[in-house]
Amino acid sequence: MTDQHPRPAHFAAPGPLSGTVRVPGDKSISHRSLMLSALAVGESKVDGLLEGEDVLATAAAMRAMGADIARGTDGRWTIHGVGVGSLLQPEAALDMGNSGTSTRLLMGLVASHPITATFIGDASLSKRPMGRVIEPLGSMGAEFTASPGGRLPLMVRGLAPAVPIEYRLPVASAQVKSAILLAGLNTPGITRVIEPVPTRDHSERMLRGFGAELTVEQDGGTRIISVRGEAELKPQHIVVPGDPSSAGFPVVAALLVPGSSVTVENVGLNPTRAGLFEILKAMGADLRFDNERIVGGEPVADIVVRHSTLKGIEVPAEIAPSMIDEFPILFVVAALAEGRTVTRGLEELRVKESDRLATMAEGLRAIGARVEEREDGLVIDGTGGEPLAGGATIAARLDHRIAMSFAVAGLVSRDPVTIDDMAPVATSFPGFTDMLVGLGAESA
Ligand SMILES: O=C(O)C1=C[C@@H](OP(=O)(O)O)[C@@H](O)[C@H](O)C1
Ligand SMILES: C=C(OP(=O)(O)O)C(=O)O
Repeated sequence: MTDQHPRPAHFAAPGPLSGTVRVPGDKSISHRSLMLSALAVGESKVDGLLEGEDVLATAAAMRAMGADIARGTDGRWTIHGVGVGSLLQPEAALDMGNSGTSTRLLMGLVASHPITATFIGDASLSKRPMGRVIEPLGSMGAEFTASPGGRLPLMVRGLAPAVPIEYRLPVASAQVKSAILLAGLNTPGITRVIEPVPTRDHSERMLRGFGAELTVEQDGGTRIISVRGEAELKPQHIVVPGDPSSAGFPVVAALLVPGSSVTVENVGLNPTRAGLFEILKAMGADLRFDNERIVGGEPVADIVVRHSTLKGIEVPAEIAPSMIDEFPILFVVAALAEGRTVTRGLEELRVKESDRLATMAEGLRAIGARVEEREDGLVIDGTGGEPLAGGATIAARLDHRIAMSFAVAGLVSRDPVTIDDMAPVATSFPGFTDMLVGLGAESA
């Protein structure tokens, strides 16, 4: 999984894109399905699981801690859980690959179990900050030995019983929130997270679905989430909707390539995730939601999108958490829109799989876009629909979303845009290239 051979590629659109596609299952929900099923007593079933490397890293880790996880020939996953409090000591280091979500959420699980686990990852993950979870989990009683700067490789020695805490999130992070809530599952009493800025709420929805006692109080914009520990989780049947973060790529490709008309079916549209589509509409996108329904407790729809003339926009900082992974592809939209797009409040993008502000600014400039990089966002002056120059090789820096964003940029560039390595795309979107080619793009 880690450190494969680089796979360079370039993409082009000889004509309009058209057709109906589905994207793989939601990555956040897939991770949580495996983790919570592994903590339930009995057999859970999961349909539509994302079979990407990040989620497979979570599956391997849960197996190493005692869960029995298997994939049926029909694509349905079955999980026999061990029960909250009964995770086993893993025998070897847990390889988290490229996945921040796996690492931070599993650190939470280990923190309140009487086990010790070592976490390792690839070059990208090994640069990402873990202090944000070490601090609260440490105050619950877990002990950590981390590499300098609170990074991987690191070892967690859990404490059982752990000490319940009330913790106000200093950064808007669903991963930190979830790590604490998961640690709270095996902690006597009430563990409470105060969230001044709402972030994706899949953990809350799913913990409730699995039978945990969890409440959410709203105090103005602030959310107070409380979970009662020593929980007993009941096995579930989960249907994972398509990932809105993955859907962003074909949606934007259709908006930018003249004459295109594309439908992306079965996309999860939880309001804490759907910010990109709101911003695209505000920029003038011809985009509609068809067949709106609820699947597995999450709102889902088919997105129907046509090529559109787009206008630059000031993206309000408050919307950032609901589209935090979509900024790389939004920056590509901005580079083709008419006028100026301003983004702010995006410091968190600097600690993702790569520094997404620096990597996008550098790559977009290399293919002819006008970009100013600020500490907390990018300012982009678009071409007004004219193709970008292209003709450069982009360093994807082990970041799947950078690789996919420049694949889409290549569709609207005069000269080829080469992505130095498409291999990381397998972390979140296996089948990405086939999907684009199926819509009429070319890839070599
Ligand atoms: O909880 C999750 O599943 C995720 C939370 C976000 O990270 P942060 O919590 O670091 O913002 C997001 O970027 C990541 O892709 C998935
Ligand atoms: C930031 C992401 O994931 P993670 O933090 O799980 O590596 C992402 O998928 O864009």
